[in-house]
Amino acid sequence: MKTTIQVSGLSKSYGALHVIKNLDLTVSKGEVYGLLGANGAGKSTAIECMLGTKKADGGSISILGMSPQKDRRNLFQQVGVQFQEANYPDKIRVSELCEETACLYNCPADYTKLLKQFGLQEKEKNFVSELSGGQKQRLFIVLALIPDPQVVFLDELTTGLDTKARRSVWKSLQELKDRGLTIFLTSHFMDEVEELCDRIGILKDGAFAFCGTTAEAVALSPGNTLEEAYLWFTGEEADGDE
Ligand SMILES: Nc1ncnc2c1ncn2[C@@H]1O[C@H](COP(=O)(O)OP(=O)(O)OP(=O)(O)O)[C@@H](O)[C@H]1O
Repeated sequence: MKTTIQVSGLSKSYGALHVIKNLDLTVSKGEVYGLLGANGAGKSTAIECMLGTKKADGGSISILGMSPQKDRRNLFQQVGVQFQEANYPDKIRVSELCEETACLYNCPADYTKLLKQFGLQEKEKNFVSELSGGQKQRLFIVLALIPDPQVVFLDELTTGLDTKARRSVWKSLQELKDRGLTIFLTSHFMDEVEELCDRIGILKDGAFAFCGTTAEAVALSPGNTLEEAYLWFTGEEADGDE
């Protein structure tokens, strides 16, 4: 199967803190890959290094056969990104922000369709500042899909979304996956991971404690559910204080 994302020997430290240590991963076209790990495990750092928005200390990264550093302009015509905290001006309307985003791409998707797909069609004329947390989160997914990308990075995909909205986001992503979209996501919700991800990597102390399918994670752990397996691989299962 065609490789969409190839990461070899990725390392990143903040001073003395070694957040990512010699990480290797491969994601094939049309695959949904989930990068998992506790708060502070280094998921966002890994994504930012992969996208070239943070400088890695070592390793090589190829997305769609291009380097995020050297082929930035070409590559980002075909890559969508939803960050955990997005910085957009508040006094801008939803439609204006979508329009501005669409202007950056050669062949953007129809954002009115995307707003409808993500249940935001009635908010098109509202200021972004008037959206609820969950509505903003859905808008950020829409913005990530406006490039009509071949691969999309979704950091904490459905954090803050209600149950119905989460399920609707899952359905939309399944449809995009069926059309060949490659999805790289992070999530703290194991039901979501089980529903969406073909393969996962669980980060612990800067390296993978597990790589494989969710079924393999459960089979290799003493638990019966993905949540139990995740806690076992991250060594968090004994912590009862959260
Ligand atoms: N700019 C920075 N300077 C110093 N330390 C940083 C910086 N950015 C992140 N860190 C530290 O690196 C570690 C990994 O952070 P990161 O945001 O990548 O984790 P994460 O897995 O995405 O966490 P979460 O699930 O909470 O979003 C944390 O200990 C964090 O405090």
